[in-house]
Amino acid sequence: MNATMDTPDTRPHLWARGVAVDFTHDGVRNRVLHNIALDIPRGSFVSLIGPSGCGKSTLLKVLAGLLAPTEGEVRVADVEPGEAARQQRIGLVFQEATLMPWKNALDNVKLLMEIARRDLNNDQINERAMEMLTLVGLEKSANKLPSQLSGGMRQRVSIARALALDPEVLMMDEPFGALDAITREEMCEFLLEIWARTRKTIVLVTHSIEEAVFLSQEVHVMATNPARIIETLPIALPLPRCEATYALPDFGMTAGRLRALLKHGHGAGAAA
Ligand SMILES: Nc1ncnc2c1ncn2[C@@H]1O[C@H](COP(=O)(O)OP(=O)(O)OP(=O)(O)O)[C@@H](O)[C@H]1O
Repeated sequence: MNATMDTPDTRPHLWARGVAVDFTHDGVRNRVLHNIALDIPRGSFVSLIGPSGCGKSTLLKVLAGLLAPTEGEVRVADVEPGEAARQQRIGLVFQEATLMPWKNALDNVKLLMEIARRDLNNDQINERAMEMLTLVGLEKSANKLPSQLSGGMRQRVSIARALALDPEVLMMDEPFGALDAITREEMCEFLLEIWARTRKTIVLVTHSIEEAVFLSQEVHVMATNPARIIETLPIALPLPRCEATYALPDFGMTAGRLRALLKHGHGAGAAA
């Protein structure tokens, strides 16, 4: 079925059914992910949260086509994730910005385009890279090396680099994990602005309850041993969200509910 202007596409942008991942070490097979089912709507912002080591990054790798599941099926825009990745429909951002230290911000943003967009000439690549740096508020820092940028600025460059290929889905694994608390909050507000402007589907792995509640429309809560999704929590906080959002009674209540779910999923242990 094709969606038209009259019939909006309501199919999930990403979905997973019966996904399991086993890792074998010294001949011993260990089930890391168990029977994962997920539906992620197009244009939504969703988070995966769960205790350390429960398999969040492994699930993100499966969704990104970096790891084939042992069992189950995954689709990104109706194709297998590996194919979606080859078609440059998936952008990735990791905890470390992984920028080339000898290249300035502009050249780092150009890097993937130079490899993947042979249809664009140098001027076009330059123009698009500047556009992306402007989108992330770094147009004045285009000539700076990564060592001359703060951690938050480096992460903005890596987001610009991922967006330069115009992916449909942005997948982020603890992108602000290495930043201090205030920079982290600023980056969350910045990320929501980017999401509002680009309307990409964003999938975020995080340990932070506050980050998940502030950013997401839906939070998938994972439990451990083996990792599974124990609940999908809709976040009904109004958009746009800003510093005042943290003070809303609904914010505190939702964060409390998420904390309780994480504690439950973690057994007797503490939440994130
Ligand atoms: N390539 C691998 N080979 C064997 N075991 C692995 C591999 N990758 C991950 N694991 C194991 O799978 C489990 C889940 O790891 P994963 O990194 O997905 O968890 P996580 O929830 O993202 O953790 P954290 O929050 O600490 O980053 C861990 O026990 C980890 O040791």
